[in-house]
Amino acid sequence: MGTAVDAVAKEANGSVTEKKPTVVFVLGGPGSGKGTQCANIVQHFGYTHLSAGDLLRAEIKSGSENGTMIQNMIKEGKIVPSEVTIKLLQKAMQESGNDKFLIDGFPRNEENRAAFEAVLFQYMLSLRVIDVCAEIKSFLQTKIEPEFVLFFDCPEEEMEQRILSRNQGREDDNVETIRKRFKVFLESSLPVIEYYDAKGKVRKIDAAKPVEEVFEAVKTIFTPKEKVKCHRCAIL
Ligand SMILES: Nc1ncnc2c1ncn2[C@@H]1O[C@H](COP(=O)(O)OP(=O)(O)O)[C@@H](O)[C@H]1O
Ligand SMILES: Nc1ccn([C@@H]2O[C@H](COP(=O)(O)OP(=O)(O)O)[C@@H](O)[C@H]2O)c(=O)n1
Ligand SMILES: [Mg+2]
Repeated sequence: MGTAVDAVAKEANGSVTEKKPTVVFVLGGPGSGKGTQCANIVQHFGYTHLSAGDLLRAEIKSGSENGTMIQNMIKEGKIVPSEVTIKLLQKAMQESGNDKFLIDGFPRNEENRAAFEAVLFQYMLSLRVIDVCAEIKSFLQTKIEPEFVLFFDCPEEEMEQRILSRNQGREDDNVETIRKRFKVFLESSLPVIEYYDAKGKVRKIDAAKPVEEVFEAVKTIFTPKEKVKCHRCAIL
């Protein structure tokens, strides 16, 4: 996402009729504090918080046909196929009525990332945020990206301690599954963070500090920067 998308859409005789949705991915290892900080961000900055893990757990509880498969994947610390998770995210985005989203715990691998960018584009089309010809569509398809990626960086020992005292009755919060989740994070999720880092999109936060201190750092990132104008700009 970015101004390029708007510019190209306008140039291509398209129309920009509504505000584009703002998407911030919230990533970090299991137990790094994603959910905790998202709750704070919602209160201060008006985003809708969508946790992929929470949506998957709700899907199990709802008795859906995918429930058993999702439950088994979560127990093993594995990543659920993108189409399942994305459908849940998409539905939640549409039902929210908001246009600012914190997407927590997603994308967790390359497949998640690529699939979501394609869906976000479809979503924008469905809102008629952009309306363009087929060639421009395929060009834009590659350009849909989050506003930025919030990355909670935390040592494994600290994350493990936090998960073991989380007390939410989660089937995956045990030492055996935690180890598997750490491995999946290093092998599959970190490369996604590196992908966005190479595009200058990652805002890394030291998440090993107390909750309040972490949130101070988060606030700095979400607070719009005041533009300092030089004398010439101020006149223009
Ligand atoms: N900065 C922090 N310092 C200490 N404990 C924390 C901190 N942030 C979160 N926690 C606690 O650690 C556990 C995991 O946090 P959570 O927000 O669920 O992380 P994640 O969503 O990344 O797995 C929770 O019990 C939470 O209360
Ligand atoms: N994009 C995602 C997010 C979570 N999940 C599954 O849900 C589990 C819990 O995710 P979570 O985000 O709630 O976990 P935390 O990082 O908050 O501890 C993961 O270990 C995966 O099994 C997934 O398959 N795909
Ligand atoms: Mg969480």
